[in-house]
Amino acid sequence: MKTILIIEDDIVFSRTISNWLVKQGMKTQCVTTITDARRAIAGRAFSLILADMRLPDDNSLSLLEWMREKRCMVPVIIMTNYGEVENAVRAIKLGAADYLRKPVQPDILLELIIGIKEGDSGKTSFYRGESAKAQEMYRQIELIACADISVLLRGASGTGKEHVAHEIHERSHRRNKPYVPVDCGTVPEDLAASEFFGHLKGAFTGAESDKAGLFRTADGGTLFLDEIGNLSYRTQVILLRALQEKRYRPLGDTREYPFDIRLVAATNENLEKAIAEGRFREDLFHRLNEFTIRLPLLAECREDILPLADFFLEEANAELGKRAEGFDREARSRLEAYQWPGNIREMKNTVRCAVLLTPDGKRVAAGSLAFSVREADGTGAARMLALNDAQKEKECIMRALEQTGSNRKEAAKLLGISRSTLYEKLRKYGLQ
Ligand SMILES: Nc1ncnc2c1ncn2[C@@H]1O[C@H](COP(=O)(O)OP(=O)(O)OP(=O)(O)O)[C@@H](O)[C@H]1O
Repeated sequence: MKTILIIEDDIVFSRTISNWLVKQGMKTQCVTTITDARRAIAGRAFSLILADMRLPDDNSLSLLEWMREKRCMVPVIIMTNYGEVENAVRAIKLGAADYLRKPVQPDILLELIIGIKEGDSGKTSFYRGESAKAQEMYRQIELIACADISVLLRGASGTGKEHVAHEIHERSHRRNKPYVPVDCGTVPEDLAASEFFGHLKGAFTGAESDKAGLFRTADGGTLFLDEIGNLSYRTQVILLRALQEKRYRPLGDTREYPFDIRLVAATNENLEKAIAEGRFREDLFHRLNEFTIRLPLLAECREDILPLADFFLEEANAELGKRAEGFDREARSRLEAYQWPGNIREMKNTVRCAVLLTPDGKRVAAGSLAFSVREADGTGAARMLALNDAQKEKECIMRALEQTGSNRKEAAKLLGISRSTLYEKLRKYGLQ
């Protein structure tokens, strides 16, 4: 079902259009200002936005600019008055899908809406924080994105380092070139040279064909080295040599090749400590760390908690084919009060699970939120809650298996956990 956001300060006209769209089988939400529109877009997935050109607090051109900045791809149809053609042209240049002259003819509007592909459902894949700490982080991203210096992203697990790495790439002049992420923890030491620099056929036993390494694949673009603290010492040495000499040599090749790569690295480890303990090379650290961006904990971004929960609820609804209608009051205050030690990842998984447990058309209740950690006070009540959470987790897993016809790979994906974690939990709950 298509969900349409109507941004119109003429209440009568807005209701008329809304009622008519509902009769055509669509869902609508009406707002009267650009400020409310931004809030609605950040928290919910819309199929289409129908916006009046002039609103009391701003005009729709600024909304289009904001959407472009957020990479929000929801198609927008602008409604203009007679004599506003120039603005309509600007709107199209800013990415509006089309414009309609007022008074709007319902059949023409319907034709336009039907013409929009379901795939354009327009959900932004990322929420952009509005809290002071998140804003500061985005300001830094903006600052360094085009500077082509190497960036080290530091932050606890689940704070969104991979998201920021991608954002830096997208905002840089390399955006049309490859973005290549690599989890350094998965690069085996004896294959590291071949992984990074590639090899020629026959370079070693088992090299049955030529292979391009990550340096070649990422050439011209961005190489994202995730979990950099997991690189073995030997791998650090070969990487450092290539970075210093600005050239690399594939295994079995006699030639060396220059490369043009922007490096973004991430870690949740204390690298200074690793250096002091001789586990991480200081010279490599400096090469990778021409600029540091620290990602805030979710607990430090209190204003983002509820909008982010709404965002994940809509995402889960869309992906799981569910219709949870927001959170009830107690659920909202529990979401706000919780410390979120697992940060954004934990929030995403908690909300996803709660949506699975919530009957369609109902609000998510506090009881469906299975937080991973309790503010342990050692009392029986705390232990009871922990027990409830285990029951909720079990129920969640059973629902996910039901939903996917017992396909464990799909169920793990739905739950936002790895397959091995799912197997572990199946064993724990005797669900095998
Ligand atoms: N701004 C955001 N909007 C929506 N989802 C987000 C956002 N930031 C992170 N996520 C989601 O949260 C999860 C964790 O993010 P990510 O993998 O980037 O964290 P991380 O800091 O790299 O974690 P780790 O250090 O454990 O690898 C992912 O599922 C990601 O899609």
